[in-house]
Amino acid sequence: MTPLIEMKNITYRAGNRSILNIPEFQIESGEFLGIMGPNGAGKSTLLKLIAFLEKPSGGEILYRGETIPSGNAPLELRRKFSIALQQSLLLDGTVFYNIAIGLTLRKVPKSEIKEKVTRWLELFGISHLAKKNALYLSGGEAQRVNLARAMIVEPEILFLDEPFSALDFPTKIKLMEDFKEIISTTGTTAVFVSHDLMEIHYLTNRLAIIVGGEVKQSGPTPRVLEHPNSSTQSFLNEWKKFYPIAR
Ligand SMILES: Nc1ncnc2c1ncn2[C@@H]1O[C@H](COP(=O)(O)OP(=O)(O)OP(=O)(O)O)[C@@H](O)[C@H]1O
Repeated sequence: MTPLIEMKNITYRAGNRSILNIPEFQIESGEFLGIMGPNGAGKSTLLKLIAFLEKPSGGEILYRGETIPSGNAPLELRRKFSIALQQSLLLDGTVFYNIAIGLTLRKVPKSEIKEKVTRWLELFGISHLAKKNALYLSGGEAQRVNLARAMIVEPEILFLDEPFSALDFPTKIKLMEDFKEIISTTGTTAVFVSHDLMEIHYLTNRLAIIVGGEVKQSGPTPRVLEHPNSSTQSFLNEWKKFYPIAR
């Protein structure tokens, strides 16, 4: 089957410095891909390239087998993607308004917006917050609104850059449980950058480890964690001290 996204000979440079060098990398429809690696490895840059938010210095990125002109992804294509970051970046307005924004921009009829927002408020367990100003939410509530806002447009790919990392542990696990259920029910393809092996282990079914701008290992998450290769071992060994799941 044609991959959803295919990267070929991708390079990304900042001045003379090589940030990423990825001969080939693919994202398959329906997978939950984790991207992990040390600080500065290039994870966020890779995410931005896959989401067509950043232009590579070289190589090509295909969407469903079609080459997308570098740095010039049409609005129609960008609207198939959603992104949720660590900071929820909510707007000054109600929670309802914030979750509706993607549909409002797409000029979806008001009755349909109301119906969909109501559904997503329920799915994320935040119906009681609908009329509250989004700037006065707790971290966990704000992240639920952020994820509902990303999911309501039914993205073909959901990009996640550390959305759970600022949450305290009980808040994080409750949200991850709900989120995992939502992702598996909707079958959404997701690409998830995280520093946290527990998050990666719980949510993802494929894992790519990036070190020094290169994908050093990728494969089913349990296999990568159980059998790290010589390039990923030292990075994963640090985690193994704390997480028996990776032993
Ligand atoms: N536009 C840019 N100009 C200069 N340097 C850049 C640019 N974009 C990224 N970098 C550098 O590229 C490297 C990779 O950055 P990136 O944010 O992708 O890493 P990361 O793996 O997500 O790191 P972290 O885990 O710390 O968030 C870093 O050293 C960063 O400073």
